[in-house]
Amino acid sequence: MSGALPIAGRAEVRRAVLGEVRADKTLFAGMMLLAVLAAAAGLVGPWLLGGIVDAVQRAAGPGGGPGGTGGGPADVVAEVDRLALLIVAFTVVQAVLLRYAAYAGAKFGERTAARIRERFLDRTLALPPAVAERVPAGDLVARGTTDIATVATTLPGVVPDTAIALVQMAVVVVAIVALDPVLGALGLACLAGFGLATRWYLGRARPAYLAARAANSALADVLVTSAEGARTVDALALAGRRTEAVEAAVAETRRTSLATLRLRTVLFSAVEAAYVLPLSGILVAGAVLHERGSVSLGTVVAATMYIRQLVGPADVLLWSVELLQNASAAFARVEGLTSVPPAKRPEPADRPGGGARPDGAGPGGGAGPGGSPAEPSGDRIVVDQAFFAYDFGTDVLRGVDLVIRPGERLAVVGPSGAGKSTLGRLLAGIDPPRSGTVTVGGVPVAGLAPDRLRRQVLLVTQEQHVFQDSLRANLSLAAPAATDAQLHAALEAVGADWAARLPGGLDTGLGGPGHRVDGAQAQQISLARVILADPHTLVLDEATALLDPTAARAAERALAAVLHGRTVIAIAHRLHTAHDADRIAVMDHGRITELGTHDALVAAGGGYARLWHAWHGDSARGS
Ligand SMILES: Nc1ncnc2c1ncn2[C@@H]1O[C@H](COP(=O)(O)OP(=O)(O)OP(=O)(O)O)[C@@H](O)[C@H]1O
Repeated sequence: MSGALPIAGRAEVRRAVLGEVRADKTLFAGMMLLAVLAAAAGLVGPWLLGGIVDAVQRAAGPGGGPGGTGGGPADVVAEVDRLALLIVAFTVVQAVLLRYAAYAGAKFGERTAARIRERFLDRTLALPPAVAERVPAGDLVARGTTDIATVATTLPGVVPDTAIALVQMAVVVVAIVALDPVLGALGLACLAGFGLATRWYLGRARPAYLAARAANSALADVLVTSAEGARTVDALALAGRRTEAVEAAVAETRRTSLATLRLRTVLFSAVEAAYVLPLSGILVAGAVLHERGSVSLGTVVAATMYIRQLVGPADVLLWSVELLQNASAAFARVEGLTSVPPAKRPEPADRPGGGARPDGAGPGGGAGPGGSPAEPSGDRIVVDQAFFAYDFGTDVLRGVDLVIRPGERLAVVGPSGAGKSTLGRLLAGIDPPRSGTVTVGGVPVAGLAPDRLRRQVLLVTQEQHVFQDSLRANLSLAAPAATDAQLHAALEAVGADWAARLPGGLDTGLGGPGHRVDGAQAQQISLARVILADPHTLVLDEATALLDPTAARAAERALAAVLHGRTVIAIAHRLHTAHDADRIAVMDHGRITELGTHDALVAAGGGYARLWHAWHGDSARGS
């Protein structure tokens, strides 16, 4: 997969929309029923108006039409009054029905928008770590904010309005055809012109709106990365280059937005013509037909009113089509997350490379009663012929075999890109191997539930995230049931004396308006979490590399407290860490090429010996 997240195709969007309708079908059906009733109530007014015209015409001379009764002038006035009252009554009924249809529609829209938001959040959280790390930050941010907001603000208004407008138009056209087929044909011509213009627009709108949204994402990405890298930008005097990148992104956003605007201007003019022409047509044709005596004046009036009635829903529909294009492009981007397979925490039975024996024993087995993953028996970590590739690319681990003895210190060294960090992720259960197995106590590490995994193996990296929350909440992440005494003990063990001086103690807010946490303190919080999680094995990947030397020494002291009594696998980017380890695994091109103690490897004169001499200088020979 490329860096960008996928975008859902038309068919997937259609399926998702139908799924939303099905999810709330009673409410949707209720809204449609109310819309039909409102449209039917709206038909009565023009028909009765035609009746008034015919009654008045009949009183003046021969003729007939809907509602006509004949009789003297007093009768005609009474008849007109009766019809006028009925028109008012039906107008009120239509308004009430429309109000409830709109209410049901808004409710449907809000509930649907809430479901879409929740699903997006679930899917974002389920993104495999490897995908989440590679996705441009701006793309995910734009999908989770502007795209979702577009869908959520459009749905409650536009979906019901569109449905109601479609129903009204269909009902009105049926009414005109029933009134008079010739006049009905003109009404249909109105719809056909409208349909043609919309079709022309829809063929071009999706790519144009997708391009506009992609440009918007790219702009967000440039802005986010410029803000995140502000210090680097300042240090390297890159402000000019970043400004150029922002200007280019703004220009692209403007260009793509103008392209959608051009489409809209053509559509609006074409549709305007599509319903003005039939209106003039119906007046001309109506006059001719009335002259010939084939239709009453009342029928012509009613048909003209019906055609006029098409304008309102057609306007709504036109506006909705425009908004829906924009929203459906946004929805396609939100739904695009569906095609990313969620991070899989495989059960022992379905691990690639198998190993799951029917009896549940063996390196890949370990299913407990009822199919749930078994509790690991022992702390031994075994990597057996592990292969791994990021995003279906080429293998970056190619048949790694390794047995880590409980309590040992193992250093993993090797050139950049050898696969050290990747092996660390597999050992900590963050990613499962593509084939082969990585087990702890006979159970696949990546198959363990998070709370169990935390007690087995933990990865400690240079990224120490402190959440904008209380110190207690930040620490309890690792051990939700920990007591205050345990939290204090963990802080003390990592030398976090500052925590005892916080005004609100464990309830002090960190970050934002609360206590400002510096890099060393963040590291201590992270190490205190490790103590609280209490895993038997730690995988350290450059845990202190980013801190300044003074802080690093303090952090290393804290780290020593954390490491005490645990198995440690240290991804060693500096060889002195390796020198102190019980054993050293040398990695190259995704394989372990050497494994042994420092002295044995130096004596063997292989790759490690060469790295050691190159790094340490000849004076270190034989050390
Ligand atoms: N998230 C990722 N997506 C795709 N490829 C990745 C990802 N992370 C690492 N790689 C690739 O996998 C290979 C192994 O990377 P890895 O980080 O495991 O090596 P390393 O030995 O730890 O290197 P370094 O010492 O530079 O950190 C490299 O070719 C790297 O480009």
